[in-house]
Amino acid sequence: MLLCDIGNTSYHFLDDERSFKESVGTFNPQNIQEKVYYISVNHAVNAEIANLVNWIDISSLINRERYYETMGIDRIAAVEAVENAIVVDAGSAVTVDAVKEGVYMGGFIYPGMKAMQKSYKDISPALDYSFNFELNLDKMPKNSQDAISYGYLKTLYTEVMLHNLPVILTGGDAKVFAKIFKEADVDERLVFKGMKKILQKADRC
Ligand SMILES: Nc1ncnc2c1ncn2[C@@H]1O[C@H](COP(=O)(O)OP(=O)(O)O)[C@@H](O)[C@H]1O
Ligand SMILES: CC(C)(COP(=O)(O)O)[C@@H](O)C(=O)NCCC(=O)O
Ligand SMILES: [K+]
Repeated sequence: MLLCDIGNTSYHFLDDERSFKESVGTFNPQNIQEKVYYISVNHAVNAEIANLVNWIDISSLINRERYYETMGIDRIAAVEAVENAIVVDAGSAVTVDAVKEGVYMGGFIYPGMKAMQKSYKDISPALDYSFNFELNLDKMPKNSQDAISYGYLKTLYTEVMLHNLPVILTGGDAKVFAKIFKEADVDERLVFKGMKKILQKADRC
């Protein structure tokens, strides 16, 4: 079975056990001939694949009663995969969603690392650094690179840890953020786990 999670930067495919990514900027979905079950938060790509009969949008299979109407389908799929965790999906945006004993508690949206680095750079060339993921979050910074790194990362870290839930990291930047969330599990296929559960519940696989 071919699954695809389409975000604002990547098509993320799972072909049975093989996972691979294509850029939304260059990949042509018409290159896929076989049936592909997908979810997408990418409005431009949605328009492109609307008429491709082999691309099957599974979002209509989800019981959305416990979610809010405009909630990203990628976030819903990740939440469907967990019982008791706080999911940090680090991609174009960083999304954080808390699930306690199977109950969705809510979540928030934070700028992705690439977007945030650009934001700092656009303020001033003096802030043109890549984030230092090795920094000590227990010490107030005394250099410019750590000043922006701490500003971006400590805020997110503190908020996530407040919820006292096991942290699961997913998304393209999961491995980088794992340097900050040292206790986290990294599961780059979490969204696919949720998609499979959605298909099973709807008896579609
Ligand atoms: N211009 C960009 N904007 C956002 N992410 C980018 C960009 N260029 C490269 N990336 C990288 O692409 C990945 C986006 O995360 P991913 O979860 O794959 O995508 P999506 O947000 O589409 O789900 C990250 O590793 C990020 O660092
Ligand atoms: C926040 C997102 C853009 C994250 O998408 P991604 O980083 O995977 O590209 C996506 O979950 C989305 O479009 N959400 C809709 C708004 C909401 O969830 O409230
Ligand atoms: K994301």
